[in-house]
Amino acid sequence: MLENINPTQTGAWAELERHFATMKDARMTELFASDPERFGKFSVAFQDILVDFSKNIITEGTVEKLVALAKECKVDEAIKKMFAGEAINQTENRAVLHTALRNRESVEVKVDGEDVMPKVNNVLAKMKHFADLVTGGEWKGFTDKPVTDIVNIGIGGSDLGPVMVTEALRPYKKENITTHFVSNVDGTDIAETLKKVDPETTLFMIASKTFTTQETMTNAHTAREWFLKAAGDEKQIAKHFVALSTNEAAVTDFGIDPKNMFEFWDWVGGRYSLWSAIGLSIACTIGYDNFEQLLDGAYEMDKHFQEAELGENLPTILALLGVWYNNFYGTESTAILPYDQYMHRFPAYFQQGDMESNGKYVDRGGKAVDYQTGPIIWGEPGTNGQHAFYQLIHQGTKLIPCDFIAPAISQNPVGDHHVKLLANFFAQTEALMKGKTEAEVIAEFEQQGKSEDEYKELVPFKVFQGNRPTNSILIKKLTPKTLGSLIAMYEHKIFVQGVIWNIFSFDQWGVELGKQLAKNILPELEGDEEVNTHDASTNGLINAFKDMRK
Ligand SMILES: O=P(O)(O)OC[C@H]1O[C@@H](O)[C@H](O)[C@@H](O)[C@@H]1O
Repeated sequence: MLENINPTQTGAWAELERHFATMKDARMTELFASDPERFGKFSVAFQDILVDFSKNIITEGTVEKLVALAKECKVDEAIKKMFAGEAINQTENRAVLHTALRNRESVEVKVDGEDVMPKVNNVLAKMKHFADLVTGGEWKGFTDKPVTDIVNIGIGGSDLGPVMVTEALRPYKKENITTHFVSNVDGTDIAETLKKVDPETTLFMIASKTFTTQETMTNAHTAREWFLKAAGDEKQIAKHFVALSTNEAAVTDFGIDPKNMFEFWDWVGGRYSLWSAIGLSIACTIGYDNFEQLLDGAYEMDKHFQEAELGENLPTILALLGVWYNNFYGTESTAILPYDQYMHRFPAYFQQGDMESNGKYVDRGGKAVDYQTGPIIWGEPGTNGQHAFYQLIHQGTKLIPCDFIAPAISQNPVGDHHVKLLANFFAQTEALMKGKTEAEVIAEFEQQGKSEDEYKELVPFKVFQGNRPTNSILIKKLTPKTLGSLIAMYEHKIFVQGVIWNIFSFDQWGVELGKQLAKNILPELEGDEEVNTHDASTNGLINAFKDMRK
């Protein structure tokens, strides 16, 4: 059980409020000018990852007070409880053990008195065997041809993780395998995918923790019909369909042989499941050895998270900086900006990871909170974002803390692309911090030989206030291992924030209402009768929809 501690009632919070009053007009440029050691003090190197958080509106005192808040909110105890398999997902009475899936030294982890590691390792061994057959061209379809295409059918956590990782690690892709992802219940998604593949050489992975999700089951049935039209025999399903799930009964009902089921357990949250059997599409795309490297990288970060002092602890530091802006500066969103094309789905992945985990207004005591919880997460790869939405980050009225992520070594060292990319990466965080003063704008005009009359009206538009906070996360190279560490770092950041905000980060009741109402509406969309069971807007829209289809 995690304790019910209102963070705003702690001594550290009151301290932070007082401290904020002294910090709200602080300028980062002055903080840098007054402390030549600032970069060293506010950056942490972890293996091939360097996290520089010196471009934040903080002093050493800020960090001390934030760490005191983490301590008062019992973050250290919460970390121990999570790793030990306590049922910290209290509203579902479940342990939270995605960390056991990458517990590479197989240290015992007990759930209800049973060590889960033997079954974790059994599934990993089964995944390895299967992935080796697929990538080795030995898994054959109903006409005895090797599999060339995988279609992963899943949504949310059963889609975003594998999509993000297979995209991020595309340079490690096996040449003989092409992987596709179908998630949306919009028929276009599956229809367009099926146009690209051949039933004789396609393997479908039905990825669903519950095996009841409407979108996934609808797409899975469509895939099954499409396949049977070509194969003509239900016995062939075994060669072309596997299930990644916790629900054996539903898998069997669907017609998938349980021996083609890769199991995981209710203590793996959907948005934390890429390390489990849900990662089979990853293992079959980049090879099992690379999948194992991904687990290794996450494991290294797990150890750091458990062992490093809170003030030196990367996930905790990032979490505390987020709390500082969210709860004291009143920021509403955080941008994740990878300067790596392969990481283009990384922001979307953590949009689910963070917003589904910490988008809660009820605290651990069941009461509505009177402070802000999870931020809005968004982002796009640099430099595309620079030419789209950075205007607002630089000169808008909203303060948006940003995480900039870039590899030092490119997977595609073509010409001078990478140094140009990285020049932008460094320039943006510098510009966001320094801004441009009125005097600098005027000096620039004068250098161009412009007279005061020519420039004076333009000056205010060209001033940048600066003082906009960023974290820079520089990684040596985007490898399976560094990616694993990076993902685990963000996962644990979300965890620490949830502990401090006194909410339950591992349930997602907020997605249920829409599902229930859609179930009620579905039968009403059949037939011609006018619908009048809802509010006027919903009735009006449903009836207009029916009219349009007449
Ligand atoms: O894997 P399943 O059971 O099909 O669930 C998919 C997704 O379903 C959504 O409803 C949940 O909000 C996500 O957390 C989950 O990942």
